[in-house]
Amino acid sequence: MAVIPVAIAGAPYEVRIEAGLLRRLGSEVRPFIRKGSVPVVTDANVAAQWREVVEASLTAAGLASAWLVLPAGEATKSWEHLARVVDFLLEQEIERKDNVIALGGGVIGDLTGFAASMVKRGCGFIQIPTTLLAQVDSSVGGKTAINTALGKNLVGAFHQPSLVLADPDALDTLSLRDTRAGYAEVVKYGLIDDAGFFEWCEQYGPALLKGDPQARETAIAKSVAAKARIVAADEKETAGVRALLNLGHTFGHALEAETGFSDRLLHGEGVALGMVLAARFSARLGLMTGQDAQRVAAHIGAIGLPASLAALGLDCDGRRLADHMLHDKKMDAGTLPFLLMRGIGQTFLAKDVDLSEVAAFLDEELAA
Ligand SMILES: NC(=O)c1ccc[n+]([C@@H]2O[C@H](COP(=O)([O-])OP(=O)(O)OC[C@H]3O[C@@H](n4cnc5c(N)ncnc54)[C@H](O)[C@@H]3O)[C@@H](O)[C@H]2O)c1
Ligand SMILES: O=C(O)C(=O)C[C@@H](O)[C@H](O)[C@H](O)COP(=O)(O)O
Ligand SMILES: [Zn+2]
Repeated sequence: MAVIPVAIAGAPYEVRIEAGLLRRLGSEVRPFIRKGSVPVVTDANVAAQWREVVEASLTAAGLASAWLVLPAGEATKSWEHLARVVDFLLEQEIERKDNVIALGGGVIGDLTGFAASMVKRGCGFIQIPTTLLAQVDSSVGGKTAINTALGKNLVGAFHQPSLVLADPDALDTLSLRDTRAGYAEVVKYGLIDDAGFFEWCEQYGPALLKGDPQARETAIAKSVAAKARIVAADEKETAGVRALLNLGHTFGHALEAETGFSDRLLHGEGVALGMVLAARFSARLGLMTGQDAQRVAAHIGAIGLPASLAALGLDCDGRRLADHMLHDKKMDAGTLPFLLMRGIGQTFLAKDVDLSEVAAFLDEELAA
């Protein structure tokens, strides 16, 4: 088993990665559960594939479980479902030192973690990520949130989990589309500060998508180690380090908002296209070579992720997309710091980007 420590000051925890972990998770979580029963929040797709296995494993470890099964999809990160999770935890009489299990992708993890941050002013939660995206990114680092009509993740909290258990075998039942979407966040770590890992992605990304066990485990462990290092250095995104994890997200979140947080564009797909746009915008500004920007687009496209804004067929202009960005949480005194690249593996936070230039760039990309 790979064990990666997340050294957050005052709230350290482990990410444990091993094939088959879901089948024996009862013994892993047992020391974290103080009662004879544990609440579990999941979604309908995950329940259909994995509830029986998880429930049996908990039972074998002497734990009963109470389940809240929510609808699948991004729309579940909402006020309505947040209230449902909060009420469920209160009905279960969860105490501050208890843990609720979040079993699912980033939607279930973000929502359950946010509910845990507010119930009784904070109780514990265990992340059991079942998508590639959640295993490489969302289950680690304690960003929890819901979306609102105005934008992505606009209401949330930093609240660290007590434990993260990632079973690569859980990905056997994940759709190719969701696997690709999660892969975008893997590529992100290469583009941020690890050109060697981007090369690894170019070589082994296709095998990872086909379910190659070695490629999966390498991608998960490398990604978690990168994320653990970054969030331990800057837990609350105040030092300009954690913001690097937002590469592609300013464009991506604007596109998610424009497409109504629906399955028209998944989060990972928005991030993939957002990273292509960040590369192309960096090249336009003369920061990155056109060849490097093309290399980013070529890899994203080869994987089957969206690499062209025009191909999305949006009915809007660049100004409208730039307006969505005004809700970005990085906004600072009216300006929007932007993640740009000087090359592959050389991402930096630019503080002097003019949003009207972004809008003009997006008009060109929409028409390309
Ligand atoms: N907190 C963070 O740091 C962070 C990081 C990245 C993304 N996110 C958030 O994560 C969300 C996206 O996460 P996601 O891509 O995991 O989406 P998701 O949770 O919606 O899961 C994707 C789909 O896969 C299904 N699914 C999950 N596990 C499955 C399995 N093992 N087998 C079959 N189907 C399965 C789900 O039901 C859903 O339909 C977004 O809301 C994004 O904002 C948060
Ligand atoms: O953990 C982080 O920090 C990230 O930025 C990871 C992102 O992949 C993730 O999508 C995150 O939820 C975005 O955060 P936001 O603050 O831009 O909403
Ligand atoms: Zn993301």
